[in-house]
Amino acid sequence: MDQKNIRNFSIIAHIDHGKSTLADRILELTDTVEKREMKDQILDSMDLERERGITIKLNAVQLIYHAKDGQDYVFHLIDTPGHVDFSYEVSRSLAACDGAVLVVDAAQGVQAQTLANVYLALENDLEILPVLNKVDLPSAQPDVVKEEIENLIGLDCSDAVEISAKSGLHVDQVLEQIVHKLPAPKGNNDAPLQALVFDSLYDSYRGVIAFISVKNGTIKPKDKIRFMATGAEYEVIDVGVRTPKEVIKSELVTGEVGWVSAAIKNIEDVRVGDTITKVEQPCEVALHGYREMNPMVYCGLYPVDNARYDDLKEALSKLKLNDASLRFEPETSQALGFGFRCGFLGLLHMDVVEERLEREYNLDLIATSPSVIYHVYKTDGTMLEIDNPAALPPTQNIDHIEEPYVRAEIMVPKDYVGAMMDLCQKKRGEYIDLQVIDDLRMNMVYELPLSEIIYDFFDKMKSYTKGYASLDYHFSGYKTSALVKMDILLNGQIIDALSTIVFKDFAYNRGNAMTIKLKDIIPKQQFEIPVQAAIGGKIIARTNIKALRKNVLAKCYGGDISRKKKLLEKQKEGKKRMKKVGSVEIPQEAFMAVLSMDDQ
Ligand SMILES: Nc1nc2c(ncn2[C@@H]2O[C@H](COP(=O)(O)OP(=O)(O)OP(=O)(O)O)[C@@H](O)[C@H]2O)c(=O)[nH]1
Repeated sequence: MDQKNIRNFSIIAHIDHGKSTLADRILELTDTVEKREMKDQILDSMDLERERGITIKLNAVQLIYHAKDGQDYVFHLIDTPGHVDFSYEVSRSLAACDGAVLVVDAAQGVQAQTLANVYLALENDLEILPVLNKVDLPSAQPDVVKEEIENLIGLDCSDAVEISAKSGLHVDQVLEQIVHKLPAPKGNNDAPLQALVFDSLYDSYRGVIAFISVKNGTIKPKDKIRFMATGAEYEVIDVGVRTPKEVIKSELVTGEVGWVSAAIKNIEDVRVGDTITKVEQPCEVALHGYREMNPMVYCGLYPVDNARYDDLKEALSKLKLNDASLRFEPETSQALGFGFRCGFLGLLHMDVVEERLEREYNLDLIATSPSVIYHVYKTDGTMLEIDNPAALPPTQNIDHIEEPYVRAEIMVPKDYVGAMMDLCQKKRGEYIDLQVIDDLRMNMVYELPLSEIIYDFFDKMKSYTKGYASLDYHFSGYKTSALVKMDILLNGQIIDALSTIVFKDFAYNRGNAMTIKLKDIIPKQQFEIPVQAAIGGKIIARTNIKALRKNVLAKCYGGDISRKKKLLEKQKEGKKRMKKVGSVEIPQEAFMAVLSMDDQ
């Protein structure tokens, strides 16, 4: 295949604007997937993605397009996630491309993530092809949205195709534009191998599979390769592409996007963002990796069954291969035993990782309430970075605490500006700016504490604006805040995994709300359990969980032992995601109670 007939591109869009649906249509039109195999959102291969209807992982497929000029073109299509938590995955897939198809919902117009993704594409020097989707909707206003794209992004929309990814209308024109408007890869096939590792996964039979974009040179079986950052060397066993089925090829040439397997058993040898070259004829410099993303949210993950600590450790290492932004290190909790402190890009990311660990690795986990990283300045002049409230030094040793702030840009219809300002104020936001986008919409700029954003800001924003607002945010710096640690006591005992760091003025309300919530969540047990919230040893809220004597065996009058066993097993089943702390059984929801509380 001639290099000038290759096109490597991504589809970028705000969440729900129709990327995955457009990808489905493109796969259909290029006969990549036979009709009988076609199911909706075929690139969303994880069960989790299908169930939630969102794209989490990027996915790369090769397809052949017979263009109207009579030639065949090889497309490598890389699907990307749209949620703000996964922008890291987006920037990785973009580094493997030369162009991007920008999908904008013709009824909703440009949204916060549309802009964020366009900036990422521009950072990677990609050619951008705007496309207007959902023109079948009665509320679609393609002309208005085109003008918006021209004004806000500066992209020429005179040729922008108006499509319905759902019905397939005009999708063929998008394919033609990909051929004529997006560039072919630039590399040199005769140069030394330079391949970017943009993703990887662990296969229990074949070891680590690396997904690569070949920027220069070629790679084939028996080649001796070196991972430039880690120095690890291997002999290639197989190379190939996904269509989306795995297809083995004799070699991958410059411009191709595919996978390489080399019996790599050591997970640490492969890093996403690294460059692969050949041992015998190495390239001089590594390719640009990507911006390292730092986790913003931390929580503890503990196996319900302590004996499965090593399994959890192995599962995290394997998952990290496929999720480069995940961080973890061992930690212990008095209440929960041995586990790991894990870092995530956001709450959705945290949720997804936890669920993947449970499903793909068959683990039962307890996750503690999420926390941001605080900078704690001690009276002795030193500074500690604390991502676990339980690790906060005693109050008398603390001079002051700083917390991370983000600069949030919220695009919102004019009618909801007042409501959003109200929400930002409640969440300790500082007003920065209010810009007019057009006759209907405004862009609000606020600085907000990250800890307030990660909790329920997203959901609240949706309900305050009937779903019409969109949000993008970036870390902006650390600021001093009046923060205190709030402990929770069950049965008179501090449960370290339930401690949180809260804004002082909110402490009484949160303490109250938290104890009431815990009272509802923790099942009644054989004895009365006092639930208390305390700050620095002072109790600020208290309630009781009444005792209950529930004997599941009461109904079986002696005799039938198998029935007794069944009942006991059933009861055990129900307890799966509970952890016995001292004499109290605490269910998983208790650790997340802090997320779903109303302060008012
Ligand atoms: N009416 C109409 N609905 C569409 C069209 N394209 C997509 N949709 C619907 O819009 C919703 C979102 O589409 P997706 O393709 O999942 O959106 P996405 O951008 O891939 O979303 P993420 O993968 O979560 O980032 C789905 O319910 C689609 O059926 C269209 O052309 N017309």
